[in-house]
Amino acid sequence: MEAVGERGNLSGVGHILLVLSGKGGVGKSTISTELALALRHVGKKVGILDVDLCGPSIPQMLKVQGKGVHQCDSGWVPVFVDQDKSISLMSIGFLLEKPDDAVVWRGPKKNALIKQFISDVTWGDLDFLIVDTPPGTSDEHISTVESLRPYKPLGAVLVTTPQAVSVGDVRRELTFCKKTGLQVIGIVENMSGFVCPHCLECTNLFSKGGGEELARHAGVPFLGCVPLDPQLTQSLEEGRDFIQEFPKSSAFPALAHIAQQILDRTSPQGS
Ligand SMILES: Nc1ncnc2c1ncn2[C@@H]1O[C@H](COP(=O)(O)OP(=O)(O)OP(=O)(O)O)[C@@H](O)[C@H]1O
Repeated sequence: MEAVGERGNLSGVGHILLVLSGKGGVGKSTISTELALALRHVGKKVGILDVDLCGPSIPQMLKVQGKGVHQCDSGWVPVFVDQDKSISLMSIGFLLEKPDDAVVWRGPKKNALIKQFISDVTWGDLDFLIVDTPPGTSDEHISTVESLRPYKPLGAVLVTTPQAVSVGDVRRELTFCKKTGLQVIGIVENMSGFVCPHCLECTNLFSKGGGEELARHAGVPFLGCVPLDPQLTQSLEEGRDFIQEFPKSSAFPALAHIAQQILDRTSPQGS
């Protein structure tokens, strides 16, 4: 990996959103990916910065794994997901020799790469830059926030599942946002019930409503619930555009609603 230097910048980026969760596996990368697709669906240009260095799953979710980033005079060019270049992605997944290579790095090396991602990637004009983070509140989060803050005010989208333990972890994320001055755009409750594709009855496999209750209690916006949806799992595995292909699925209206909430809350009138 070659350092490019302090050339790229974020001056053309409208809003930066960090997607956070206290726990692994609650659907952070899923929400980051689907929000990007849902925002593109309404005409927005979106970049995704995948700083989940040890588990970069977004290249596969968008079917661009194995692609290479290249360099131009002004820095690293992200990978474009579609022909009209409305979604671009930068991930450590593109810098590994083999997609399954493990990143076994100590904190300082990870922090250095995050800083480089932030200073050197030439994003161009974007309405939103979505930053998918690792679970928890680690060095990588502090590094990400400190490196991004000089460019723009930062918003946070917190993802939880309905169970108490995950919701408890989000409480710690809220404290992190407060301490680091991130504006909480809102909480998303993911895996919130399972809608049977045959009879359309919703079964709450886990409990339901924890995310909404936590948002009310903490005085932050609740953006919505995304149900467990087998078509969404399949789309992510196959790198298909769920928003485009499955508008009748149970998760589609939920994701579209959350994207609209984000648009409302980041518009000059909404903020
Ligand atoms: N609402 C949903 N419906 C169906 N499948 C889902 C949903 N949300 C997430 N998944 C599936 O759950 C798995 C974990 O999701 P994801 O990788 O987004 O979690 P994560 O929080 O980013 O994990 P990590 O902490 O490891 O980065 C994925 O296989 C994804 O396809």
